[in-house]
Amino acid sequence: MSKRTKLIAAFDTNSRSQAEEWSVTLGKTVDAIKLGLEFTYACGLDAVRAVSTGHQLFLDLKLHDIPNTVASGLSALAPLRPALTTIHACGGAEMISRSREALEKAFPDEVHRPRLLAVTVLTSMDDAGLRETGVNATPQEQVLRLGKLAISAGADGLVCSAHEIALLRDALGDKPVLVVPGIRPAGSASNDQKRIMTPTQAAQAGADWIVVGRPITRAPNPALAAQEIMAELASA
Ligand SMILES: O=C(O)c1cc(=O)[nH]c(=O)n1[C@@H]1O[C@H](COP(=O)(O)O)[C@@H](O)[C@H]1O
Repeated sequence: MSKRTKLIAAFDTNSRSQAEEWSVTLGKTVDAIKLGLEFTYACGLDAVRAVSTGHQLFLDLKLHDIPNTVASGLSALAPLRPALTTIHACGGAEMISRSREALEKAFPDEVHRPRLLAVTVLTSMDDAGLRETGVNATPQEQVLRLGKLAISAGADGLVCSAHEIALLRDALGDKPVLVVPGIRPAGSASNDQKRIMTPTQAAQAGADWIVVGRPITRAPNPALAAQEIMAELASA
């Protein structure tokens, strides 16, 4: 039997008390929690530590700068002991390899080293949005190009949409960890996401993890919404 796709709940809020509440009400249901730019900038690193205690943490700060700055930034974040953390693949091979080195240095014990994920093409971008940035390729082509670059430079995995999973698995095999946002249970609003799929579709395509924010946190009953997605993943 293949491994079940795991669920990460994105706690996108600027309120520490809200995140603490979700940590209690959702933390036991989901496999990991994600704290990102909004929460970290609004509430600070102590709050990240407090909210993530007892949970697997996906610290999603999407670093993108010169290699030295990104590597030093990751070293500074190491005490938070995230399970997963992000940089942007388009920062290039040296930025990615220096990031990996920084994490290896901070965590000599490989088992506890945060897994380095390279964000490929944001799930909020479609063909037209990508073209606007000067990239003359489809999102699939660009995800594949950046995915190969990132894995060969030392990333453990990639953030991509479910539409690119099959392509990446063909090119890179089963080893890279594929983390997939842009997930919408059937019937829920897409919001600003463009390349979306349902939890079942993403699981069947071979996602290791899916990331779900608003369909859980803005649901009338977030705990129930999370349980329904977990049930969907269990039967996918
Ligand atoms: O790195 C991410 O997690 C990420 C990458 C990406 O391409 N698209 C994307 O939506 N995300 C994150 O995944 C979450 C999706 O949230 P919802 O659209 O509310 O489900 C947000 O916290 C985003 O920051």
